[in-house]
Amino acid sequence: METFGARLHRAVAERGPLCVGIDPHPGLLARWGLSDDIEGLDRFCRIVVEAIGDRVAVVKPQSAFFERFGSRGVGILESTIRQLRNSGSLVLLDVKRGDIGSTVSAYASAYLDPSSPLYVDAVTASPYLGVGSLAPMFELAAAHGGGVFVLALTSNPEGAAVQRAVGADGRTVAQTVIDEISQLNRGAEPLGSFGLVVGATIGDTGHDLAGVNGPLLAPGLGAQGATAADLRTVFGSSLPSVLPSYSREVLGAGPDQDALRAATDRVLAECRAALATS
Ligand SMILES: O=c1ccn([C@@H]2O[C@H](COP(=O)(O)O)[C@@H](O)[C@H]2O)c(=O)[nH]1
Repeated sequence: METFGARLHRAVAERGPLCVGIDPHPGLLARWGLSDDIEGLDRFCRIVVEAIGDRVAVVKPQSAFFERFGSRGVGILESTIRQLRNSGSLVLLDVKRGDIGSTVSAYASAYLDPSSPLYVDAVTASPYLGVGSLAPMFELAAAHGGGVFVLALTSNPEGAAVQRAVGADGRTVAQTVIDEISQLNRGAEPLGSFGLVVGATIGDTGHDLAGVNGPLLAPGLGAQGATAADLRTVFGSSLPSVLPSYSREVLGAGPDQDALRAATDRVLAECRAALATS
């Protein structure tokens, strides 16, 4: 079985370093001339998948925008995941789950067990009940070639108060998360399956990402103000592991599918240039 890290490494080599989010904000539905209901949600997702599913390495549906429509919204999430898998992109579900270990085990079954209707390639997870509480997710991901991206230094300004708090051993909360994920990825080739979320907006925080050996998902680009040029400041020598992520910056070009493709190609070109290490 091929690991998620290996599958992601190959997808990025073939399609380029880019994750595009599917975030059907009410305002975007309106701008696209779609109704803020289940039919509008379904149409929005189909347009995005048809336009870019066969050209980006990773697509990241944001679960909140589906959950707000209840069970029918989750049904659209399930069908969107199926369409994305058929289009050849990896699916990263942004759902930021975290709880005590026995409950995390159920979340793991929901997203990382291939028999689940919500089965995806990888999920985002919150470490604030302790990185160790996410062990059932790490184990099920490893068993089925899946991945987990753990929040470390998020793109929102409020995150710093918690994430940069310093513990008794002198490390920040974020650095302990980084170090624990680094341990999980030790020796993995070509890339570990356990990633971190590090916002492109945060500047140079002095955190040490050198030993992660896993993907670094970088949201915050475009609508939140960061540019591809900021990636070098945030990630330094870890640039080759960065997976830049854009949602509204690309989605704002819709509903015209050529315009969505052009926006995708534009941000991918910017990221390729920014990530070039020489
Ligand atoms: O630190 C984080 C973690 C996750 N996100 C999510 O990424 C997208 C960003 O959307 P944009 O439209 O590109 O701003 C969204 O789904 C967030 O929930 C993040 O922004 N920052």
